[in-house]
Amino acid sequence: MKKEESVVRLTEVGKAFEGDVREVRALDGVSFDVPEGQFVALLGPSGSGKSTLLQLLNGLQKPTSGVATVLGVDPNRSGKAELRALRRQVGFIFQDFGLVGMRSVLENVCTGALGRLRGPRSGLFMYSRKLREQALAQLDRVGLADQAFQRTDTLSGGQQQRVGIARALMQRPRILLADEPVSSLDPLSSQQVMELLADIGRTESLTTICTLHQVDIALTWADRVIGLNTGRVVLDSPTADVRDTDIACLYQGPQEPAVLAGTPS
Ligand SMILES: Nc1ncnc2c1ncn2[C@@H]1O[C@H](COP(=O)(O)OP(=O)(O)OP(=O)(O)O)[C@@H](O)[C@H]1O
Repeated sequence: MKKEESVVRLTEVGKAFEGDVREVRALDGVSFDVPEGQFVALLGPSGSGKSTLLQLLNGLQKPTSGVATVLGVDPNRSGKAELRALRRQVGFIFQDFGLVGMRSVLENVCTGALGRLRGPRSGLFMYSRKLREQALAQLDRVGLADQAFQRTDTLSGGQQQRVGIARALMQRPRILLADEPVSSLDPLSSQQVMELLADIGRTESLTTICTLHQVDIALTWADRVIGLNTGRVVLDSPTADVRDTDIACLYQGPQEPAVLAGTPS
């Protein structure tokens, strides 16, 4: 990627899914650019296309129209090796943490490096000492070095999400995609996790795109808010300029994705 290029660029991106009785446009003419280091909150009602958009940036979904590039690469037109190389640079934070509860915290963090290792690993001591030290440093970064050897399922939800962040950082990503990272957390843990994401983004110039249902949290921590409704961008603004009426408009109006013309309703 050339220095001046956007980290993420979407041009008139559309995504349609075949449903049981009809086809829906999960995304419809979505265009925006995200520069390096920006923290973007993706807001919108349920079914507005937020998760589909994240999956598309991770190469898990292909657009049915338009072009999406990530770090200058179009996942839709990449070969397997190029897609693998791209995915290594894109860390993913899951709503349900995506950790193996019966394994230690440190081992879960080590798995974040699997994309840059050859062959499978099972058990903490299958990872090199250097890698375990890197994982410990990431745990220290998220404030959990003291819990490194605990079973992961003994940690609170907020702590587990911080383990998920440490694991993603082991990839040495350039982008973090977070799908509702605080939806199962209490208010204090939610703020702590978001503060951590914002801090990591700022200090490491990491571009972060985060879907959220909590408007107040988005407005507290994100640099920019992009709002989707029925697969379309209806709000795209620096956080400081977002007005209450913008938020009200975002959550008003039709909440069902558009039915494609010519398909039965
Ligand atoms: N694999 C799929 N097959 C069929 N339809 C899908 C698929 N994935 C998403 N959709 C549909 O696309 C639309 C957008 O879904 P998406 O999950 O992206 O919304 P969302 O904004 O993330 O919702 P939520 O906030 O509830 O997670 C919805 O109507 C959904 O039912």
